[in-house]
Amino acid sequence: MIIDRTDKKNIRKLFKIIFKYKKQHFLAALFMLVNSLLTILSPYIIMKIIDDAIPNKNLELLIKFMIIYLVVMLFENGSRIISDYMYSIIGKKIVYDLRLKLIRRLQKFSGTYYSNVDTGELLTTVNSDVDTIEHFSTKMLFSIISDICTSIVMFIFLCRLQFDLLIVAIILQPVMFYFQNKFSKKINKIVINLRDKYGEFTSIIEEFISSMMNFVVQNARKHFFIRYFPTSRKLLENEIKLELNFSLSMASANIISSLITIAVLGYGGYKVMLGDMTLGTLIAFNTYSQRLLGPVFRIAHLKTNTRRAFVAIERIFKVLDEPIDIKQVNHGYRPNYIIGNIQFKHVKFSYTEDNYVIKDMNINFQEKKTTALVGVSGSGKTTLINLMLRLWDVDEGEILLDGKNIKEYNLKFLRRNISVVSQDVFIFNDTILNNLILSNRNIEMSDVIQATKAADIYEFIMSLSEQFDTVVGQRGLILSGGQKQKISIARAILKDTPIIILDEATSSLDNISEFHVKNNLESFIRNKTVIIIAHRLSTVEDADIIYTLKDGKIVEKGTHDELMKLKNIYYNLYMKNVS
Ligand SMILES: Nc1ncnc2c1ncn2[C@@H]1O[C@H](COP(=O)(O)OP(=O)(O)OP(=O)(O)O)[C@@H](O)[C@H]1O
Repeated sequence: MIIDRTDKKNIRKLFKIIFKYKKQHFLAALFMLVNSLLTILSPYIIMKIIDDAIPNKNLELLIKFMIIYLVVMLFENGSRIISDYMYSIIGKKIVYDLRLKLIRRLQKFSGTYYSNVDTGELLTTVNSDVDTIEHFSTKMLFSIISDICTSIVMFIFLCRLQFDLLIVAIILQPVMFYFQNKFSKKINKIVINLRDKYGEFTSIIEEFISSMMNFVVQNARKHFFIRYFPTSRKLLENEIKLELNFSLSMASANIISSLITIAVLGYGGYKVMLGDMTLGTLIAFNTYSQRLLGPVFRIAHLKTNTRRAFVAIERIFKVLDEPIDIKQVNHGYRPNYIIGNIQFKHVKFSYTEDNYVIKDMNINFQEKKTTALVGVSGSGKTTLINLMLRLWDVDEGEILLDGKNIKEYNLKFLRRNISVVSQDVFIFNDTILNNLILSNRNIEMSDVIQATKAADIYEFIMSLSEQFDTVVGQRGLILSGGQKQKISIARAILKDTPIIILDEATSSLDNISEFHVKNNLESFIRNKTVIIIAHRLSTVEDADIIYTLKDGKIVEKGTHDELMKLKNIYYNLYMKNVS
């Protein structure tokens, strides 16, 4: 097996994670070794019973050996239970650590990563790759040490028992090793292939399950099945191939094991008949030679299992080592108070190289004022918000919050001070209350009631059988688009941040609801920096200042009346809206 530099680096990192639990590993390995050594003793005791106690009709010796056997059996199983238990604790802790590391890392990436990531692939890494590591880094890795130890001890023991019989017994071991090695390589290839196919399959299923309704509404069944059938068929074929190779591998091991038994019993039985060997020695020898097969089997599979683990390690560290392009300064700036002035100074930005969607942007979102951004689709309005939240960083220029570059702020602090109500509302599969407070236990119920009243959703919630404790289905299926948006508005009211962004926040509301919400929101947003993005221009009429964007540039600026008088882009958009 070739281990390249990346493998070496990844192994070193993995070992750092594994050996966080040094003490537990040491104890688990110790008990495993004790168990392996004790398994050597039991056939020896049986040999003693058959050869010494029974022929000599020595009852006392028989009872002594039986007691010894019982004690050995108890210790053997006791040590096995302890070692298994410790390895399962270590394994689960490693899984817990790795998953947490992955999830924490995933939260730090930029919008580019989130836009391009294959979610199915990522899910498979978080689930099955981490499970592969669990198995590899516990029993598999350490049982090899114990396997090698017991094999050596057993070998020496067998040498002393009957050397010529040992030759008969081990002559077939290389055959066993050869076949197992071949099967292992084949199985490994299938497993790696299967894992890739599984990633693809998960992506397709995940997309379908998360937007089932859209698939039905858009009549996209055909598109789904065109991708589903070939992937699912490949998955199935590989799974069947895997099962077949597993059973062939097991069958070949059984055949060789039986051949060894036949050879040992045949040659050994003949020796017993000649009186060159005792019956007890033959029985013990046969048991030993069978037990030697386990380690040989595992050692034969070690190389490929390790290769498989390396692939999993590589995938895990691909995520863990993925550079974070949203750089955070250590101990970022966290003022006690945010005034809420946001300034874009000569900002340039492109999602893909050199294709600037924001071109030399200069905007001042004044504190405690309402600023509106309007413009045709694709003019860059949402991009400005993405930049403000540092989902992406600007290519050129700077964004200042209260006079300080947003890059100097603590990122969590920055985002905690901005609420976004967008058209795409995420509803958790949880109670309405939890969807509103988002685990902030400091929020009073009276505030929740006030916020839901302001968002015009209180009456609806009260009409539900469980009221605030009603669980909304996965992705909020029992809620209409407008209701989801109202929940999101109430959420923002409860978050009570100095900066609030309303990105098509009322696009799903009917005119009456929109009117109510707009009126109710007024008192809430009075002392906040508000940024409104809306296609329905009636929503922005009252804004203190309106910016019209076109192709990533500001082309107009003024109040509603001023812009209407200009009779240019805003005027045209407005007229189209009202007609
Ligand atoms: N994640 C992304 N990766 C690459 N390009 C993107 C991404 N998001 C947006 N764009 C491109 O950036 C440009 C501006 O998009 P943006 O979403 O800011 O427009 P918008 O004015 O908010 O549009 P709308 O009114 O339709 O929401 C568009 O050309 C869009 O295709």
